Amino acid sequence: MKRKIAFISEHASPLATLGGVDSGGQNVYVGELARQLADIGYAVDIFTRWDNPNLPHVISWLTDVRVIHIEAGPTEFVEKERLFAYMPEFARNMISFMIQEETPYDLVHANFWMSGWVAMEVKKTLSVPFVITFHALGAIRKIHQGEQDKFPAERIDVERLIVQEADQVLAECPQDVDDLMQHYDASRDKITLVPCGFNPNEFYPLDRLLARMVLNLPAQDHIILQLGRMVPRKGVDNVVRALGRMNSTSTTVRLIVVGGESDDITTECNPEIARLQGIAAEAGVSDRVIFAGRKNRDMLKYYYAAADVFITTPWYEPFGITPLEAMACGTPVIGANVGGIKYSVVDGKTGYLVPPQDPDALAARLETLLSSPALLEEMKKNAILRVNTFFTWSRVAALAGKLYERVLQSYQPRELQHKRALDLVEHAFDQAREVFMQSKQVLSGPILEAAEMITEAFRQNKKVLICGNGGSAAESQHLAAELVGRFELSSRKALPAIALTADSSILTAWSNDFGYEQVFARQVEAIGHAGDILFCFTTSGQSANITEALKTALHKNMTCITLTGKDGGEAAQYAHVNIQVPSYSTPRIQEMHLHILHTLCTLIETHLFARRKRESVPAAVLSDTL
Ligand SMILES: O=C(CO)[C@@H](O)[C@H](O)[C@H](O)[C@H](O)COP(=O)(O)O
Ligand SMILES: [Zn+2]
Repeated sequence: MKRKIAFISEHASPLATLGGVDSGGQNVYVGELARQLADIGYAVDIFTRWDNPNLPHVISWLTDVRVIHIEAGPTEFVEKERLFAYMPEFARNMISFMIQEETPYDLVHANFWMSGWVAMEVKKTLSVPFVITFHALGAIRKIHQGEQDKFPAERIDVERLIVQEADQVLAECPQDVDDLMQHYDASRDKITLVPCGFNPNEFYPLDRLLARMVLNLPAQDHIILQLGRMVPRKGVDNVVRALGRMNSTSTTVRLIVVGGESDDITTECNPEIARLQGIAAEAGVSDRVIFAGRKNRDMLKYYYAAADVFITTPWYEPFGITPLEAMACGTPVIGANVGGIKYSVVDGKTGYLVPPQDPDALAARLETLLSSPALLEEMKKNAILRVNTFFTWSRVAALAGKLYERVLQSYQPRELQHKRALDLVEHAFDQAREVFMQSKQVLSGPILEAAEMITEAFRQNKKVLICGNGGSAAESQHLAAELVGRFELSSRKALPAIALTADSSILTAWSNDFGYEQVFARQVEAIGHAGDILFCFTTSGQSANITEALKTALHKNMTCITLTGKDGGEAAQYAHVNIQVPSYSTPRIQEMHLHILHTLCTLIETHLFARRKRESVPAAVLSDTL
């Protein structure tokens, strides 16, 4: 079955690009990525705010791509800066749509911070994992826009929370990776670099003269192009000023500015154009700046191809799709050395990078490029190759698809994780109960026998040497402590027991100099006497240092007691009494060993100090004799 992905793009619908109008990068991103994902086998639903009453609730846009309009606030255009208040309603309505779907969604891909907020709600309610492409980060925007930033103050905190809750964050360029880590404390492994792309069927090299003919532009002049949204941060004024700073050449240099609030380029409709016209007049270049207004998307390739150089010098740019489109049409780019532009444009190869808001630097690079047809030609080739290798939407979709699979593979919804954890806990209890019950059946005899042997040894003034590895080393010390100290009696005589695991100097020296196998045997040889007990804890019965110790003990006529499990191993063969827990699970065997250790202590204390009352007997009435 196809993976079903829910895109959320609360303010940017892919349908906005259908009218031919070049809307923001996010509309293009969402539409193109969905289209390409469908091509490689995903089913994508794009959830976007219902902002036009003439549109139906659900539109089957392409094969396997639907656009779902979600009611949230008035069914009309609302500036994105005022949309956050409607996101709870968006989340509620989106969740009820998702619940009613026959096939469940596998993953949510949120776009922009408000969609990220919705994605968190969806994850909380339906346990669907989510990834996010922020497209722009509030913290970075704040640095550059300051007071002009009209988004709600909580944006940055919400983004920070999203970074924590998201299963993966898609960064669009290396700068985005750095920003996420530096301003949002994102860990590097939460971030995957997935750039933006362009569509090679839409943007491809065209003959320059033909393009100029189509647009009715002069064939002989140098043409530089600025294309994109007309907002101050895009630095269009910088390009106008640079034109004024260029040294005059025999060929006329013209700047074409494409973009604006509407197709109508009157200044009443476009206050930004009015401002730029003022700057052009100041710079003395009014006659060489052409404001072309907003253009249909299918016309953009002619503008890119008609230009000798494409310019984009914003103050900052999360990614910037226009440089890709220009390069795809074979036009070198001079871009600001910021954000995604410094990733897509390779300085000196596919164009140049310049500081933003520096018209002199831009003018100098323009002069270099326009004066060298050979350089322009080489950069053109490099540009076409670079964008077609790294930045097609199909490659972007392949990267995104890989990322989705990675997230889905590692994702276990919280409920499932909890259920699995609970199962594990209950299973451990059940297993332990089982081992206890079976041990009761088969171990009571050997336990009594071992207790008798130890008691008798103590009566003969003999001692107990105890050993084991790992957890069993801890039990060895545990048993020694109970015997030397006291167990259930409030006071009694000390019993001679030594854990052979406790002297780190002996252990390290002997294992370091002669090998680990003899560490216990050596100690048995040193302090063991005939009649003493060697008490070994080993779950497998196969630890060589234990079997060596047993052999030495037998040699010295000591009594050997083993606490084992599994099949008893080699150790069982050397034991006078082997208490073999009927289980093959090391931890369950160890737990049983601890229980048996305590039972042995109870028995030994009872045998040796039968007249003493447990716990309640005051120390003063107890004598120090056996
Ligand atoms: O506590 C545990 C496992 O629960 C471990 O430390 C475990 O005791 C060690 O792996 C031992 O080396 C196992 O030795 P043995 O019980 O097979 O003689
Ligand atoms: Zn353990």
